Amino acid sequence: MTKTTSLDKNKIRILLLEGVHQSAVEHFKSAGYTNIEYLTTSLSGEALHEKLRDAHFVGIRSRTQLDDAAFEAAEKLNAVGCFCIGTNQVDLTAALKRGIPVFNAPYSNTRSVAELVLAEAICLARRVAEKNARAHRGEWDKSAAKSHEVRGKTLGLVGYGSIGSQLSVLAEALGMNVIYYDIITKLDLGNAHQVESLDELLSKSDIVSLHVPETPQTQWMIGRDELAKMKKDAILINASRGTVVDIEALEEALESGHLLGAAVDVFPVEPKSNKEAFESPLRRFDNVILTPHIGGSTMEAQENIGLEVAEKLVTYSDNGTTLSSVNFPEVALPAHPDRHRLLHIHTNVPGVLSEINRVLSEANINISAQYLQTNADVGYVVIDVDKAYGPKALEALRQVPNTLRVRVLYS
Ligand SMILES: NC(=O)c1ccc[n+]([C@@H]2O[C@H](COP(=O)([O-])OP(=O)(O)OC[C@H]3O[C@@H](n4cnc5c(N)ncnc54)[C@H](O)[C@@H]3O)[C@@H](O)[C@H]2O)c1
Ligand SMILES: O=C(O)[C@H](O)COP(=O)(O)O
Repeated sequence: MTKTTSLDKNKIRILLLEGVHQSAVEHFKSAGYTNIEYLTTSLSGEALHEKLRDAHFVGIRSRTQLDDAAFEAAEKLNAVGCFCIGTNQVDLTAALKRGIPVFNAPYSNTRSVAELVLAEAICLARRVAEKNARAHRGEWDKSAAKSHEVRGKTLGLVGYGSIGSQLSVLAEALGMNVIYYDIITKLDLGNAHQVESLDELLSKSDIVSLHVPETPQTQWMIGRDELAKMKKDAILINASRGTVVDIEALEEALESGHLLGAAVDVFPVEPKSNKEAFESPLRRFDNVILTPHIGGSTMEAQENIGLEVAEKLVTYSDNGTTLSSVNFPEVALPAHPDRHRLLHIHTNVPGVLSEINRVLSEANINISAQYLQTNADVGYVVIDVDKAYGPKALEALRQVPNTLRVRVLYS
């Protein structure tokens, strides 16, 4: 179905879930968007669909699942903002085929995750988690047994993207040796070096830290066999996604004493809000640091993310720019003073651009500027026309076969 959107800013409804930082709300308001619904929790099922029905823009974090059914319910949705790095919670194809770009904040919490992991690495190497738990129970466990400096130890990073590489630099500053495994050939930072296989990384590292996205390839990437390949008394840290590690296998490796300890920030199933109880078979281990998915939860990161993603949504809404969208053809657009701008999103099949130009020419509409970008599935054409032609051009574009969505942005 062809969708047309052309609204005053105060009628554009923005739904923000999961307590995104107030910097986002402030940015929307300063850009003239005042129709904002702000919720601190995530939503699912019918409650989510109900809220999405009227929303033009939605902002979420890692917990809200936007699947095909959610997009089907979101009839008016123009764009999604993930106020985080991960976008695995969004069905990006379902969004794309409806002409909906998805944005995220790819770097704003990188440093926060890297600092947390480094702190955990030191705490686990010194057995602080266990000693702290014991001290809380009134036990005095003063001993150097199995407590080590991290200096001179090998940190193995699985995934050498933004977080892995930032961690690499910080760890080297502490005198650690860094090796990493990645499916892409990467530029080594400092003295770090890439190894050929995951097995090689597991067998050589004193501390293994995971920094891969959730994909079919990374699902249950660390299971019984992989844990067995880790050195005796090694440490595992997972601040990536809960589906990367088989928790039962990790439980066994801890139970048997094969691992010295672990830190886990992300879980296959996580509570939807702070009011829900947290269940995990790892809760019984003193030598495991469990954190409630707080890798990116610092004031600094959240404020930056709020601003960054709100800016991307406002820019798309005001100007049509899709730069840095994770699923959509990327177009960087100049301002369009004294012109109406038409955004035409269509299924990428042959002939759509010529049909667009034909209908505009037949309607005697002069094009001031035109921009086009496509990916394999979707084409995005942006057309600036004289103000007098806005409504007429909109009507003409709606008739073009394979149109997914048309919007007009008034200047
Ligand atoms: N705990 C948290 O709060 C938190 C915060 C931010 C990010 N994260 C998670 O961390 C992940 C990594 O973040 P990033 O910013 O470093 O992402 P990134 O995209 O910059 O880096 C990911 C790296 O993993 C590599 N990779 C992908 N699949 C792989 C595989 N099968 N084997 C080996 N390497 C593989 C990629 O090539 C890339 O270099 C995010 O996708 C997100 O899920 C968690
Ligand atoms: O992908 C991310 O950036 C992290 O997992 C953080 O997610 P959050 O915003 O839900 O804390």
